[in-house]
Amino acid sequence: MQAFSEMQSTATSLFAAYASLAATMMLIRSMVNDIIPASLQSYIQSFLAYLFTPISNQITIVIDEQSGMTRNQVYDSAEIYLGTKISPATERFKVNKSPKQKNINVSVERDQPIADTFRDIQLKWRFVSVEPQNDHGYTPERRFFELSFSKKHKDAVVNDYLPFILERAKEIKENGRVVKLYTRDCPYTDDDYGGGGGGVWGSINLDHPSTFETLAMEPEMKRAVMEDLDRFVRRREYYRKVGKAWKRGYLLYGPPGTGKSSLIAAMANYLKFDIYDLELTSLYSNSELRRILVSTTNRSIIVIEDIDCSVEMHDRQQEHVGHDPPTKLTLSGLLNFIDGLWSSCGDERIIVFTTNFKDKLDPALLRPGRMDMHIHMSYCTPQGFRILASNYHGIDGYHRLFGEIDSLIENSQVTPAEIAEELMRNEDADLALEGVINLLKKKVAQTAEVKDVTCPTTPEQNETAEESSCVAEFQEPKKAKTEFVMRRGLKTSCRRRSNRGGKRVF
Ligand SMILES: Nc1ncnc2c1ncn2[C@@H]1O[C@H](COP(=O)(O)OP(=O)(O)OP(=O)(O)O)[C@@H](O)[C@H]1O
Ligand SMILES: [Mg+2]
Repeated sequence: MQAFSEMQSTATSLFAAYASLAATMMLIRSMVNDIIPASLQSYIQSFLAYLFTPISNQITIVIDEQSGMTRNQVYDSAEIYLGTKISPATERFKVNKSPKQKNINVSVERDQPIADTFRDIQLKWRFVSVEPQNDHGYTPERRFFELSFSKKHKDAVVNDYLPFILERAKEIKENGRVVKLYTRDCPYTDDDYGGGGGGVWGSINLDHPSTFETLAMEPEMKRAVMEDLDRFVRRREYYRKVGKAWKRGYLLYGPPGTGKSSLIAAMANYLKFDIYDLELTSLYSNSELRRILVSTTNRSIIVIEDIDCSVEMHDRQQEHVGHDPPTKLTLSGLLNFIDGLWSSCGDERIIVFTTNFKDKLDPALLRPGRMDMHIHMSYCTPQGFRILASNYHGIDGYHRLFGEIDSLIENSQVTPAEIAEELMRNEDADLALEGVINLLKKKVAQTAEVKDVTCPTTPEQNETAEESSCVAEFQEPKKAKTEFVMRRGLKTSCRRRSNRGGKRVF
């Protein structure tokens, strides 16, 4: 009973103390309001609130959108990362997608709390957006994230959690990312996550459906290319250790329509690397070349198509334009230049040259160590045909016409592009395959005819003879090449060539 009355009197005195404290606070506040200028009042009031607020074990990190004049990378990464943390507990969130974007982006809505756990640390995120206060002139809203957690985890959050978010955001970006095709004559740039941009390059999303699965190519060669790419991206440390620039060069050669450009697109889609389509014919000086090469980004594929024509054409242009002094750009000069660039800047770069005529190339390009892999894209084989039949008509197993097609393919020179075109002519698989048989029969007859006239014994000789006659007739290599392509019956390829002014392929 006595204990109870003691507790009662303690509670009464505590209450009295609290009441007198509150009264003092009120008094101070009213004095503050009376005596102190308005400008200082809010400062003093927030200081008093700070003094009398119970001590919290929570701490909050503020992550602003801007970091000085540039964007804050932690903010951008948090935005991407938190898009994956939206749970059923979230009441509101935002989605957006521009026509050029592949996926829908999900992001957090203002003031919605998002919970996360990292190594048993409980974290709470909040996205805050503050409207500008003054009406004079344009002031953008201030946007930031608040990240709250227990104080004792401060080091773990700053040293481990935030770097983890940067890394995760990078992965998410890579996975959901649309591969871009950069060209110099494209006036605009699409970017899924803002920022980016290619300097002197414009970009469009590379909407090329080609993948290694859909590519008709010898299986061993396909496997070798994929393994080579895998090894290349894995070996950052190795390249650093041996002191070599982290780059890889591929030379793709073979007749028109055999899938060189398709292979480049498949490589880009496989690695999620952007493509820079470098048109040498539009370049007039070394400094221009330097400027555009320096402005390409890492994790990219630089493509120089038809390298045999590009350099010749450039030299001719120089003579005509008569720049002073003439900056003759030779292939070996270009290669040395690129070597210098790789060793001074740039990581994870791939360079691809394509040509229809490997034997016409400057020996500098073929020198050992220059192009790491030479890939011969050749006429269609029965195995290649199976892939095309599966791509275009979903025929994955046996078909009664395959036997006849196989033997015709083995006795003719037909490109995957020609077969693809024939397969697309008819929606009915049987009729399409019959169309392929007719095409192949014509091809076999043509091959026999050419053999009778020129008597070459191998496909390569055959092709060279045919091409030389074009060169003799047309003098100019470009026209001769187009004529050669036409004579091979590759009308689609010609059309593409003329549409792209000779070079653009993707
Ligand atoms: N190996 C292949 N596998 C699958 N499709 C192919 C292959 N080769 C060609 N095609 C089809 O033919 C079209 C043209 O091929 P592509 O542009 O890749 O040939 P290319 O070798 O680059 O020709 P060019 O020397 O004229 O540039 C492709 O879009 C594709 O539809
Ligand atoms: Mg091509």
